[in-house]
Amino acid sequence: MNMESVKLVYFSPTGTTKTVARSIAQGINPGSLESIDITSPDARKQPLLTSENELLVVVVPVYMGRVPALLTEWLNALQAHDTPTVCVVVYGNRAYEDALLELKNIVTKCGGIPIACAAYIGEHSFSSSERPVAQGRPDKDDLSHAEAFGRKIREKLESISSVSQVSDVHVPGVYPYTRDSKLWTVDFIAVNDQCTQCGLCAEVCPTSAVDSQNSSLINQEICITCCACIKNCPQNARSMKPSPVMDASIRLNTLFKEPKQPECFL
Ligand SMILES: Cc1cc2nc3c(=O)[nH]c(=O)nc-3n(C[C@H](O)[C@H](O)[C@H](O)COP(=O)(O)O)c2cc1C
Repeated sequence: MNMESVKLVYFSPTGTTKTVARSIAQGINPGSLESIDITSPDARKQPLLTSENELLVVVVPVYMGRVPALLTEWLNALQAHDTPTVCVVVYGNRAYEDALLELKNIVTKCGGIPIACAAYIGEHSFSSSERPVAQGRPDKDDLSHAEAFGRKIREKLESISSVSQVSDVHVPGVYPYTRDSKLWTVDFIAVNDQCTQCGLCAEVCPTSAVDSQNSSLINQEICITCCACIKNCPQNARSMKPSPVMDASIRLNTLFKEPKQPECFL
């Protein structure tokens, strides 16, 4: 199959998923690339339609061993009529559990044909200089791996004449999924007096949980604890306060020091 047009979809509050997504696209090296960043709430208002003449690449972070619940409505509305599809998850060096299987199941239900899947490692959303978790990931080796994965996807497509020739790509995970994708409702962000109310935290929040006029006001019902507001603050005015999220970051920092490696399934 001659695949010159790629639609690259990613959700990436703290940027690691986007970095992996771009390296995969670089490896595929298509004639035309459309990036669809679904991190902002506005970007998730439009449904996506794709056709069998293009390649769809969907890259999402792992939340609680699952696809982030926030995305399932948008992903389930995909209309991917026989579109060859690449499913990729990025996780914070703990585990991706059922997330890759879940993503693959969603795109299949929406008409996509999974042709390749992969799991990469990104610095954990809860990582900080005091409690690093997978700090600096994806690193140079991860990104070379992602580019090589992109090249393998191109080779696989070139080796077939139609998507009907693609056999099932087996990925780890179990269905029914082990974990509940519901996130906690938790007060975990401290804002100090370095804050200048520049509003960037509200701008980068993928759920509009941060008040644009008063950055200390956070709607905990819709906050997904992604830490985009903490990591993007130009004044470093935001941090984690003692909370279940801080406890999780302590556990992650202690238990998951051994670097995991990328995996691909073709
Ligand atoms: C609410 C939440 C749950 C997470 N759950 C997991 C998990 O189950 N396993 C894991 O290894 N990492 C987990 N992570 C870490 C992210 O998957 C990881 O840091 C990813 O690289 C973040 O992507 P981003 O930089 O594009 O935002 C979680 C992060 C958040 C915010």
